[in-house]
Amino acid sequence: MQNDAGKIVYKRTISIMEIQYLHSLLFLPNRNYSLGPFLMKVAFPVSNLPNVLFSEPMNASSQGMAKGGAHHESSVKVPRSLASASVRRYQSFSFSESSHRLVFGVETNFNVGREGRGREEKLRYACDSVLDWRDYFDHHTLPLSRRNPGRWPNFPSDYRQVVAKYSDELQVLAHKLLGLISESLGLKSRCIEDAVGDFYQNITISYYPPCPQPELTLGLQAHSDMGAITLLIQDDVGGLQVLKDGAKWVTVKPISHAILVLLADQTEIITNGKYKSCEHRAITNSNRARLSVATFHDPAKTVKISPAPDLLAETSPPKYKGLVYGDYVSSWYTKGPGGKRNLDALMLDS
Ligand SMILES: O=C(O)CCC(=O)C(=O)O
Ligand SMILES: [Fe+2]
Repeated sequence: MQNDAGKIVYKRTISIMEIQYLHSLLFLPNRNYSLGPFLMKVAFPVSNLPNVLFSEPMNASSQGMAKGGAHHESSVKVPRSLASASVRRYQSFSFSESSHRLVFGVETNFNVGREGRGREEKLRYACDSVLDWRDYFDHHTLPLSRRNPGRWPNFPSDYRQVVAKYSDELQVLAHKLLGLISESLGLKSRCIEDAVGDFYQNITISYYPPCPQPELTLGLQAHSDMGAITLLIQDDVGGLQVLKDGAKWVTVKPISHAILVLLADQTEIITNGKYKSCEHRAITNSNRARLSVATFHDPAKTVKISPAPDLLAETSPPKYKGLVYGDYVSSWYTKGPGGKRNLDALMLDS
């Protein structure tokens, strides 16, 4: 597309639709998450993922990164403010701190949709016997009617302000990204956003303790996220893997100050499969605890999701059954993630 100064340009080397496993690491040039210009960067060499969105003009340093080179903090301005600062804040909120467990813990039995701290339960999914090696803390952040910072930790003292600001900033970013995805498909820029409606945003901090026998378990079993778009930051330990070509698990190299964009199931449905949701999992290691912060942007439970009519024609029929998002969530929790089986169950024969 156009290459005016500061304008986003889509590089469609093969087909932009193939942003399906990793999607990208997103570097943002300034603190207020303006996207003009910005650079999306993949965590493995770009030849494996030729269809990312790039800003133009590319400068020397970003070209280096696009080839899979190291990220040089001095040459690319990325927001220190929230992404990494948040990880540090969360780190200082210790998951092993028993007082916080007592104050913020969710009850022993996992309770779907419950805010607060939780631990995976073996019986959480009726037909899965996988025990995830993970503790987590969930914040309900949007819409504002769900946001009650009083339910969040208050240590360190600015924790609640940081989470609230992070929530606001990432909402803006999620909107921009969905807008870009819509435009890349020739849709009105608000098409996907309108289909999703007001975001239900949750921020989940996952804590993976060191595991004495990492080969026997997973930090988080294979799944794709249910909603529309997930923005994830991880610390330097690493352990997130994405499924490439439906066959090979690829570890996402942690890059400081980067936000990883994971497309989720509803975006796959709305784009009628032109963008795929990303199947991912977290592995454990025996030495170091790991932290990640996932910010999920989902439709309200009452929203009906179906392929965008503007993408349908006689030659491109709908590939997915329409659904009420809340039903999808219920079914997901009943059956368990099982990779992408919940989405697969909605596929229509073509
Ligand atoms: O910890 C990670 O890197 C992944 C977390 C995740 O996939 C999730 O919470 O849905
Ligand atoms: Fe996930």
